[in-house]
Amino acid sequence: MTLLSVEGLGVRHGATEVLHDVSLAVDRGEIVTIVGPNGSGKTSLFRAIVGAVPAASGRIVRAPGLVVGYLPQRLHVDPALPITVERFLRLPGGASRADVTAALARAGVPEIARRQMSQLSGGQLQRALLARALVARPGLLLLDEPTAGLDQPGSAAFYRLIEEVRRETGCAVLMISHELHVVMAASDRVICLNRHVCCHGTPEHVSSAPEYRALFGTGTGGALALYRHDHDHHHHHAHDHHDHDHAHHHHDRHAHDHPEHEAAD
Ligand SMILES: Nc1ncnc2c1ncn2[C@@H]1O[C@H](COP(=O)(O)OP(=O)(O)OP(=O)(O)O)[C@@H](O)[C@H]1O
Repeated sequence: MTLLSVEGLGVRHGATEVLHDVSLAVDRGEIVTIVGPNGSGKTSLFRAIVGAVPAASGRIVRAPGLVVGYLPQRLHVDPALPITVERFLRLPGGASRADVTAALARAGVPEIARRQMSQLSGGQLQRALLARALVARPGLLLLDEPTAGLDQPGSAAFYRLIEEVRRETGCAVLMISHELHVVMAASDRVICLNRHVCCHGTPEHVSSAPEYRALFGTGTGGALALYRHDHDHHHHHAHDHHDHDHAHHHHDRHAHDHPEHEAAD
């Protein structure tokens, strides 16, 4: 069942068209990752989805009653303004203390409720922002570079948490990331965006797609080489086991609804 459908979306900032004819859909419970170079329109896409910028063309259709939780890329909290995590989480919609407590627990940081926002570590802040996006019990979470500023183990832990949240709440996740190699394990599908959808499919498909490599070839060459090394390593030493897992994984999570090797343009 489709929660969100973006159809032929165009977005303009002044005279510049930053998104052109973008189409994508997110189904219930899916984790979909958007990758793309700086300035490729990823944040603009999210802002259009939440209604913060208008669609110049095309349309965005949400399932009736869908609640969207949004973790923005940047947060403007005045460090001079004292505010506890709990108050910060209760502010937007006047959430109850119980809802805030539950959201912090779900985000893995029940202990920070009374802490000052300005005193959180990078990882705690991202979890506080995740908790804030979870307070309204969203059916779809939009996460704009949720691990910006975290080191690689911190990022990996955050993505495991996202999977856990998906498992426990059943919410779908649409997230933006620069770290395809890190999110691969946590993503059902990947969409590579550069003003338009360059390619999309399973993480494995996108990471080896020529369109993706043309954009990221040198930038993440080392990380991708590392991934491929792991991949080859499995094949070499545990061929049967790996193949079995791989096929099973695909069957369960992708095969029914999502063609694996679509590539547009
Ligand atoms: N409010 C705005 N007014 C004018 N131009 C904007 C505005 N917001 C974004 N842009 C421009 O639109 C283009 C896309 O920006 P956007 O933030 O969507 O890209 P992004 O893929 O999220 O980038 P990054 O990876 O650097 O965060 C950029 O060229 C940016 O300068």
